[in-house]
Order: sequence, then C-alpha cells, then structure tokens
Amino acid sequence: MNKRYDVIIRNGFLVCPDGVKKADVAVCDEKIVEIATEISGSAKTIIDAAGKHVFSGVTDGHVHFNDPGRTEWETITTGSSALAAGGGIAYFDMPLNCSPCTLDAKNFKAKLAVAQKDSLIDYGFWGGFTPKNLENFEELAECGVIGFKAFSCFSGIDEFERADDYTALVGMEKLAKLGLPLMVHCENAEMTRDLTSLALANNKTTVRDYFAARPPITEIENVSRMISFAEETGCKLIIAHISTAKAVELVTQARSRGVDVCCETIGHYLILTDDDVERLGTVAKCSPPIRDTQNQVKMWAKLLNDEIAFISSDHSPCDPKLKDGEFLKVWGGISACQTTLPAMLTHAYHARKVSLEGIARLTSQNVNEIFRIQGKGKIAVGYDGDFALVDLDKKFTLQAEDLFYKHKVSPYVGDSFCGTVTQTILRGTTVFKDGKIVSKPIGKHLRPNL
Ligand SMILES: NC(=O)NC(NC(N)=O)C(=O)[O-]
Ligand SMILES: [Zn+2]
Ligand SMILES: [Zn+2]
Repeated sequence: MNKRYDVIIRNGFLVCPDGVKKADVAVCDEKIVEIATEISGSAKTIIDAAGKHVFSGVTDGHVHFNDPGRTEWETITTGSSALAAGGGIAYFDMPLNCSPCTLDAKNFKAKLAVAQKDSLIDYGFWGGFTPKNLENFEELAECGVIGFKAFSCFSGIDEFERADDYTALVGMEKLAKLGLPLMVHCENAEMTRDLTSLALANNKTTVRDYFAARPPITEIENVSRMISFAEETGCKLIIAHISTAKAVELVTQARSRGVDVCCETIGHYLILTDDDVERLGTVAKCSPPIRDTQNQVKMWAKLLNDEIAFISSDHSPCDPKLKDGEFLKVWGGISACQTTLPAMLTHAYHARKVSLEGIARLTSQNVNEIFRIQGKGKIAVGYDGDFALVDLDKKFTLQAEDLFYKHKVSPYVGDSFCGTVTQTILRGTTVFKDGKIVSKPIGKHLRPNL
C-alpha cells in the first residue's frame, strides 16, 4: 500500500534520544507518524536531508521578548523569528520586561493575544512571582503558565518587585499545592545592592568593578537559601541561569537527598569569560556576571556530568542606547536566542565531544519534560513534527546583518561557528530556510499537562 503523508524528511541523520540514526521520518497532521530506514510512501512535501543532522527543534526555556509594552527593545515577531533562525520551535517568555509584567490573568491575556497574532513558533509563558501578586497565582495557573519566575535581587524593572524571604516561602507553599515550578534568579539582594551602592559612591564603574559588586558568593548563598525553602515546602525549584560551578554543586547535593531542584544555564556562561566581557564591553553585560576561566572549566565538567538540566538563551535585549555608558550603570542583558544551537554544536560537540543526543536533551527534551509539555522535545512517533536541520560541518562567521533581532547586536558578532541551521520545521511546516523566514506566524500556546 502506498501511504500518503504530509511531509517526509529523507536521508537525514536523526538525532533521537537513544542515538543518531540514518532514517526517514514522516509527519501527518503535524505529528511524527513513522520513523524507518526507508519510508516508501509519498508526501505533499519531501525534504531531502542527505548529509544533514535532524534535531528536535530547540525549545528555549528563558527569553525576554518584551512584547507588549517594550517593543522598542524586541518584539514577539523579531524574537520568535531569530529563535527560528537558530533552530528554535518554541520558547517560554519571561513575565518581564514586557509591560505590563505578567502578574495577573488580565496581563497574561494581553500577551497571549500578541503571541497568537505574531508568534512564528510555539510559546509558553512564565507567570511573575512577586510580593504584589501572591493572590494571583491561581488565576495565572488557570491561564496555563508553565511556571513562575522570581528575582531574589533587584530585577532591573521597578514594577517587578524582588521576592523577599517571606514571599519566597509563602509563594513556594502555594506553588507546591498548584504543582507548578518556581524559577529563581539567585543573587543575594543585600550583598548586590550594597556592593553596588558602594562602588557607585566611589565612582568605581568599570567592568571589573561590576564583577566585584556581584561576586560568586552572592549566587552561592542565594541558591542554598532557595534550596532550603524548596526542601521545606516541596515546591519544585529551578535555579535560573546558574553561573558558578559551586552553585551547581549545591543543586546536585540537594537532588541527591531528594529535593526537587534543578538548574538551567546559559550559553554565555560556557562560552565567554570575564576577559571576553572586558574585551567586548557592555554588549556582554548580564547578571549574574560571566565568571573566570577556572569556573568555566568546572562548569563544562558539570555539564558533561549531567548536572545541568537545560540550556537556554536568557535573550534579554534592550534599546542599544541603554548599553551606552559606564559598565556598572548600563542595562544588563545579552541578546543570544539565535545562536544557542550553533554555539553548542561548536563548543560542546566539536570542541568537547558532548554527544549530539546530549545536546538535543539540553536544548529540547529536558525542558519539555521538566515543564510537562506533552508531545514536544524529541524525535519519536506521536511527537510533534518539530525539527532543526543542521549541517554539522558548515562553518559561518556571525554577521550583524544575519541577526533577526530588532537590534542587530550580539556578543558573538564576528565569531566563527561550526554547525549551521539550514531549516527549521514546526509541526510539519517549514518556518525558516536558508537564511530566510518562510512562513507566516503559526505559533500555538503551550500549556503544561498537569
Ligand atoms: N530584567 C532582565 O531581563 N533580567 C535578565 N538580565 C540578565 N540576565 O542580565 C535576567 O534574566 O536576569
Ligand atoms: Zn535573571
Ligand atoms: Zn532572564
């Protein structure tokens, strides 16, 4: 019998959870329906992936697309396009720096309306966790947030208040009941605030002064504090953008005694060092700051030892005018969502022999499992037909004009990568191909399957 499919991707190397296999994959009604050495049927669309590796597309668990409200920084249109150009098929957008922040159902719905209209790829939303909206957690859960996000230190946005210890404790008790995870930006509030004020009072505003105002202990202390709260309340905890190997160690120890905690890291903590930030300037300013080489070597060891759950971009762009000035004073946030997969292929696969299925777990499978997004995150029958086609050995030098960001800036401009995304397919539809966005917005809202 000659079956007819919507899409067949032929002759590629499929990066499946149990390894890489040369096989065909067929999609019907947006879902993977068959994987076989050779699929004999016909299809409306046949994609020849000879010589390419086929990954399950990237799900970026941590982006700030700033829409609605700060669309002069980024938009859902530009952000989702950039992510797709890097092999992305879905993202979870943070409750800041959009305006209003996502602190209640009304503001959630306002953002949802923008995404329904403009998002090229699938999306989930984080709800905000602040002292001002504890009573709105239930309504946000009903809206379908994938989890909640808190800051231990100043968030950079006045309307998004930091979670003091009382809020962290009471909020975690609520989330434990709701069955939703909390992600915390872990830097000790008092230490970062007072070290920063002291630096400013003494006119110490260089890049090195910035590092000194946010030393590793600020993260380490706060990670251990948040773990204690999670252990006590039973709330599922995710440490945001972990930057120090010592903090990863704390997470691993807590996991081994049964605490439901894991950590996310970001490409730039694995790729850049403090010296790179000094060379690059404010384009590479983020918090927590990028650490030294010694720490970075240990971070790679942690990653190779499976102690890091997933890798996101923490894409947090701004109007470039806000990056113009003294290092300590300018906006902190790095634009990076377009380059996570090529960066991992370059620095993890080619340079450090991390397996391709390991990269697929870190950029797609684990994040979908942790947030219980059904039917996404791997190449398997029954899962969505989401793919990133990659030429593993094709090198490129990142040019500003390659970026789909609203502002064409990135610390990686001028860097060479080995591993090029040639095509991104969302639920069977090609959204990006050979350097161009080729689809209208078709993103759908993703909710956790609780
Ligand atoms: N308000 C922000 O976008 N902050 C972000 N900024 C960084 N990482 O520098 C973050 O994730 O903390
Ligand atoms: Zn953060
Ligand atoms: Zn962030």
